[in-house]
Amino acid sequence: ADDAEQTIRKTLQSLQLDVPVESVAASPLNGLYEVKLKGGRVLYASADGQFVMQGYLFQIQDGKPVNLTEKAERQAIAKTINGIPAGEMVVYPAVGQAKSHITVFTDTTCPYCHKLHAEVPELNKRGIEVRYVAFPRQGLGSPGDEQLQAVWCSSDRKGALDKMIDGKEIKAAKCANPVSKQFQLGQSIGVNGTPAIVLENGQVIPGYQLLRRWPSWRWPTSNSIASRDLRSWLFSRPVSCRSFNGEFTVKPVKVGICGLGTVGGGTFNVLQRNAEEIARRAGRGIEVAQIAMRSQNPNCQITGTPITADVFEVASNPEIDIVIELIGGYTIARDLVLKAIENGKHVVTANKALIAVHGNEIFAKAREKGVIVAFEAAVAGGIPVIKAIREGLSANRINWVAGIINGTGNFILTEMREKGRAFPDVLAEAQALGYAEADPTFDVEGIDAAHKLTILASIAFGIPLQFDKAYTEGITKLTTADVNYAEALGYRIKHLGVARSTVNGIELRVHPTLIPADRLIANVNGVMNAVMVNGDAAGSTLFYGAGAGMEPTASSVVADLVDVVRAMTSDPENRVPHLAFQPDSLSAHPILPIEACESAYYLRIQAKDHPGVLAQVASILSERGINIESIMQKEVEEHDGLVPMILLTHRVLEQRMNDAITALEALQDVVGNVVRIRVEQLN
Ligand SMILES: NC(=O)c1ccc[n+]([C@@H]2O[C@H](COP(=O)([O-])OP(=O)(O)OC[C@H]3O[C@@H](n4cnc5c(N)ncnc54)[C@H](O)[C@@H]3O)[C@@H](O)[C@H]2O)c1
Ligand SMILES: N[C@@H](CCO)C(=O)O
Repeated sequence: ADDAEQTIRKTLQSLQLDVPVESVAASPLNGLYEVKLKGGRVLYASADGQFVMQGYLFQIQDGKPVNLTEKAERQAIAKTINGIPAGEMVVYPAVGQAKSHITVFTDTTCPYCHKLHAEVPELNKRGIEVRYVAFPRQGLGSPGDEQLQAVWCSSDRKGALDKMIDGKEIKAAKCANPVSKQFQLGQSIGVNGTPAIVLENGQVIPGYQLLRRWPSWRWPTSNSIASRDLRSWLFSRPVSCRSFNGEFTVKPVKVGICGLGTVGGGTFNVLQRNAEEIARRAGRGIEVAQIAMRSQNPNCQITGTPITADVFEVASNPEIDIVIELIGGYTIARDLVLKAIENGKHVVTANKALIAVHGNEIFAKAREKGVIVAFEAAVAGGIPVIKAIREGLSANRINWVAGIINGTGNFILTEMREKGRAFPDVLAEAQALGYAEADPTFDVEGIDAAHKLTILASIAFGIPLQFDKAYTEGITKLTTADVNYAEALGYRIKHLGVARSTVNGIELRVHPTLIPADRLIANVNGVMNAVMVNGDAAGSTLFYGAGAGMEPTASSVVADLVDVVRAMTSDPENRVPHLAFQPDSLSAHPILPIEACESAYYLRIQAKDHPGVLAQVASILSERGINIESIMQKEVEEHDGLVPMILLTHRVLEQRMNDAITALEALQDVVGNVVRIRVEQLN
């Protein structure tokens, strides 16, 4: 190894590289030596010194490539830069406690250095100390060199730098100064233009950066030393004053809206109204470049946006980066989304039916193509519950999720309970308000809630979407009598979706449910939705907000757009997975049939007013191991002479309860069907 070191040093000396070799050591790649140059940069050479390489050396560690070159260079550059004595720099300290610092190679004749300088007070306010070092980009003896020496020779360097950048003349006697030393130091770490920013960790960022990108600065590797030859990499003449805009060209992202109904119209309006705020968040403007619609939406004023009647035109429009699917349904919507993905476009959708039924296929295709399919608006309208579970609760093993996840149904139940309004009348109002699905039976029969619950269960437990296995029961058979008896027992009836992880499998069920009236979720009324999530670390959390409607839903659609815009330039492998868990880590934990689910029950039995009926009922239940929690027996109802008997039971398997109900209905004194409503304590 010593021989190799000597040989390599000799070869490099013969090349007359002006940057001294600091060390030569064997690299992890057999036969390859790592040469560290003064300042921090790294080369590679063969043992006989006949081959010299510059470029990145990656080592595969735990299946992932680790850039050894960049790692070594950053460490060494950080050491070099952070070792410059403070007295040799012009320092603009952070306001208050410094969080970090940047070292900026500057030239007062460079306009982009002026731009950066204007942002220094804001950086300081954000806790970033700015340390200037001199880098006369056109070389020693250039006008920049003269100006920089004048600054460094001033008694008040900061004041002199500010003045110089302001175009004012400054006078300073010549003095011994570090300008040429800093110029050489800059070259030794690869600086060849101004401004050049070196982060605390040694990362060198060439060119002017937009302040708003701080602290997540990224720049493409194509800008790296890898694309240049060895000599030009080491000795490229520093002449440029530049703005770095390769990746940050602030062109708006173009989106196409498919379907301009309730949600499409809301999305268009929110994008127009809050355009500036949204662009500040996304980092780029979001421009609606095309709309596919069948008819005008009176709530929208469209001027200048191209319109088509064909949604597939949007999916094939080369200008469009993101397709927003808001037409609803499973058939055309599926074809549209798959087409958009095929064409490399990201997709935002509010379509829970589509995701619940075809999501597995859609996400697989999206993964293959490296695009994002975002669907926050598909569950609970304006509540960002997908993001909360997928990202905010990612530390937790989730035990259960329970939610009021259909706005129309909750609106109907609330109006019926509070105002005694008739079911069809309230449903018609929900439709007029734009809450209901195209086919409102989806709302009132629990299908829409089951779509949403399917999605929630997948992201909560890391299982594939399995809508066909969800148990669904609607609100159409609920009677005012049961609503009132529930109230008398201290409960409220809500149409609830429950997904629970048990040792045997996952319960996935939507049905009317008695909830203790003092729970927050029992008091979620009207079109509002609420989703409770119980995790092993966070405990129970509750997410509340408008579950349907034009702008609440648009809020989620636009939030997804912002997320997609932020993530679209990122490595697809490093994005948040569609279903929260990595696709190859989804679990095969089965969905339980309803008979294998467990819950407590409310039972209403209509019995003849004969002695001993209660004893018979109690014995049927106890024979099956079903514990009664409470019994309420009402007066004989005058018109039919029947006694309503209301029972609350402890938790029991549904199968066992089915068996008990069959036996109860077979009793001579029991008339008609036994009403059964499940009870959840949600604690
Ligand atoms: N309304 C809500 O509160 C709400 C909330 C969350 C999610 N969603 C979902 O959002 C989607 C849209 O719902 P909406 O309430 O806006 O429905 P909507 O009926 O008001 O709007 C759908 C629009 O798409 C148009 N359309 C349908 N097929 C089309 C096609 N092939 N080409 C062009 N235009 C077409 C229709 O003409 C209509 O204007 C659905 O998937 C729905 O489940 C709705
Ligand atoms: N029809 C749905 C729209 C929101 O998904 C509801 O009423 O909740």
